[in-house]
Amino acid sequence: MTSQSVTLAGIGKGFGTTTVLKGIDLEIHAGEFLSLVGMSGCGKSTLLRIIAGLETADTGSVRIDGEDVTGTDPTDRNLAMVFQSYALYPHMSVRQNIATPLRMRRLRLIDRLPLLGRLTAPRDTLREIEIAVEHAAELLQISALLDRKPAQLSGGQRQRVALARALVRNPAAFLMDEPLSNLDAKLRAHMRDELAALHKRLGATFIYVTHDQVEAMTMSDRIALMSEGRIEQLGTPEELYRRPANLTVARFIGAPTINLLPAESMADGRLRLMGEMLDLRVRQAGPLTLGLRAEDLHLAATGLPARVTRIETHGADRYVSCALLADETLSLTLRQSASGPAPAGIVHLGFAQDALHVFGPDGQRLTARLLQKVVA
Ligand SMILES: Nc1ncnc2c1ncn2[C@@H]1O[C@H](COP(=O)(O)OP(=O)(O)OP(=O)(O)O)[C@@H](O)[C@H]1O
Repeated sequence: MTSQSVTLAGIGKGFGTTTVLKGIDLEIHAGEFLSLVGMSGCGKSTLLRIIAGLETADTGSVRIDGEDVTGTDPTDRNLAMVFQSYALYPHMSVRQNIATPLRMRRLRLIDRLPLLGRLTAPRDTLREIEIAVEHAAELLQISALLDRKPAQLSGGQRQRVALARALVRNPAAFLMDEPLSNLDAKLRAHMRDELAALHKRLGATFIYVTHDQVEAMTMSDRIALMSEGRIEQLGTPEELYRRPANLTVARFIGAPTINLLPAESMADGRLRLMGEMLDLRVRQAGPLTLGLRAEDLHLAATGLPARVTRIETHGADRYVSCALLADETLSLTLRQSASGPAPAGIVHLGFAQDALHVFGPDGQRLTARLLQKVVA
């Protein structure tokens, strides 16, 4: 399987008066699974379509394996685009569906005719196409389905046929735009595992668009989190989760959503939260936002007094939402094991100060120091 890098430099795009992409620089490594993630309308599909050549950028360049393809047609880029709707040919068998791109590329028009083609098409080429189809079917584990029609397949199986059809072309990279969004929740989770496994087996470059952070977190080598036409942060799922570069990333990544609390830093940089001084210091004075993941918050003998407002059980975990007594409009959610008794009434919320994420008034992450040690 070929795997090639895709390099974007200064990609800008507008529709009418709306600027949709504002100078995107991104290097997608050969063989990597990179997700473009962000809220609806942030420009991720437009960026993918520009990579595919289905849309033209106003500024910037696209290179595939170092070669500038900015002005080339989609068909000359050798990229495989897999959409939400699989667009399989309903009257053809799975085998014929998968063979189609190879037949289009390798056979003359006359050789592709249903009856005449059997006589005119070179036997070697037909055999090679057959082998390629069977190999792709094996990789996607659909060998038993080759003689069925798309209508006789489940959503997940159709998805795999679409992938097999993309695979036989041996593309430089696979581009996928929310390919799992038509599937029900259980199948989606299953296909996530399958796609990740397929990526490992093929070692191919995958560029994957989704608004679902769980999909991105579970499958990707790296995530480019986009907002309003910009990349907010590029990094591994772990990096985005552990060290979100700003509030947009912190809010988008992680379930339940990160807890956020208003705080301030004093003239000497020391942090104050709900009237209490913390042992943390930042370089600037002024209003701040503190972020705390649900698993970094626990019930304690002392801490922020709060009232339990809601409990949700998610399998082995329990999410406990609490309103702070100091300001009941502020709600924090903590995650704990569902094995113990559920808390109720008034509780105290504790946390380790080095688990706090500190964001400045512009929403950007600030480095905070605990005593003399850098902690964030
Ligand atoms: N052909 C077009 N003409 C005009 N505006 C467009 C066109 N295509 C996209 N847009 C606008 O560009 C913005 C970005 O669209 P895009 O589809 O790239 O976003 P997205 O992040 O993929 O969102 P979604 O997850 O909803 O698909 C949106 O505001 C959209 O309305």
